[in-house]
Amino acid sequence: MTPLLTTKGLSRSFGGLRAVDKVDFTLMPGEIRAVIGPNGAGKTTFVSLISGRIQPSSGAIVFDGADITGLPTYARVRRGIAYTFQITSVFANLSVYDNVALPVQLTLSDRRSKAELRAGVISALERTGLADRTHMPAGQLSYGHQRLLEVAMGLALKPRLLILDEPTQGLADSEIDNFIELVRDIAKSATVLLIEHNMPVVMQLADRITVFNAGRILAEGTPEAIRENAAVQDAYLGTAP
Ligand SMILES: Nc1ncnc2c1ncn2[C@@H]1O[C@H](COP(=O)(O)OP(=O)(O)OP(=O)(O)O)[C@@H](O)[C@H]1O
Repeated sequence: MTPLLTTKGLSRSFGGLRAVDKVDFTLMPGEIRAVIGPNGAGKTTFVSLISGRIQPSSGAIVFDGADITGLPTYARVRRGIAYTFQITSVFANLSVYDNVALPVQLTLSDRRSKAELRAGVISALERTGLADRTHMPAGQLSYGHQRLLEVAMGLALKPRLLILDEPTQGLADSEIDNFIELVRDIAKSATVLLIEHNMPVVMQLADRITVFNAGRILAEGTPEAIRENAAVQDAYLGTAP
């Protein structure tokens, strides 16, 4: 099987700090991959390089067989890479519906088709459990629901790769089970790359886990292998004897 995404020697420095340091990474189609690691390990910088939000200092990114290293974000979106929008990109004064309508519009074959637009928006809102909040201004949603709105906006792009950066942050425990089901549903039609600090969520969802530490990949494997990896326990889980 051909990988959906690979990075080769991917690096990004900020001044003297190597936030991402010569990372070789492979993601297979259909996977749910979790990226974990201590604060400052380089996880957000790594996925920002993949989405095109920031440019690498060196190295290459290949998506679906094509080198996308030099492509701007919108061109990557068009190829099927969606990165859950930062909360600041939820338009607080627009309704939940209109926030999702913006990305749906990018995917329409006929931009004037109101019916197609509505179907796309409702589908993304139903999948994320926000359908009963359609007309609320997004700014009035709880923080957790704003995170779900970001997921809906990402889903609306019908991505092949959906990158979720700490999506459960701010969700209540009762909402986390629904979120786990949502990601499983998303994974039927897309590959998922998930940065997540909530270890029970990671352990339940991930097919494989990549552990970052100090800008590098410290370990990679199944949830069981990662749980038992002594270096990971030492660096991250803090449970080494
Ligand atoms: N724009 C920037 N300018 C300068 N330094 C940065 C910038 N973005 C990130 N860094 C630094 O790069 C390192 C990696 O940061 P990054 O946000 O990628 O880590 P992270 O693993 O996502 O952390 P967290 O789990 O806290 O979100 C950190 O030391 C951070 O301070």
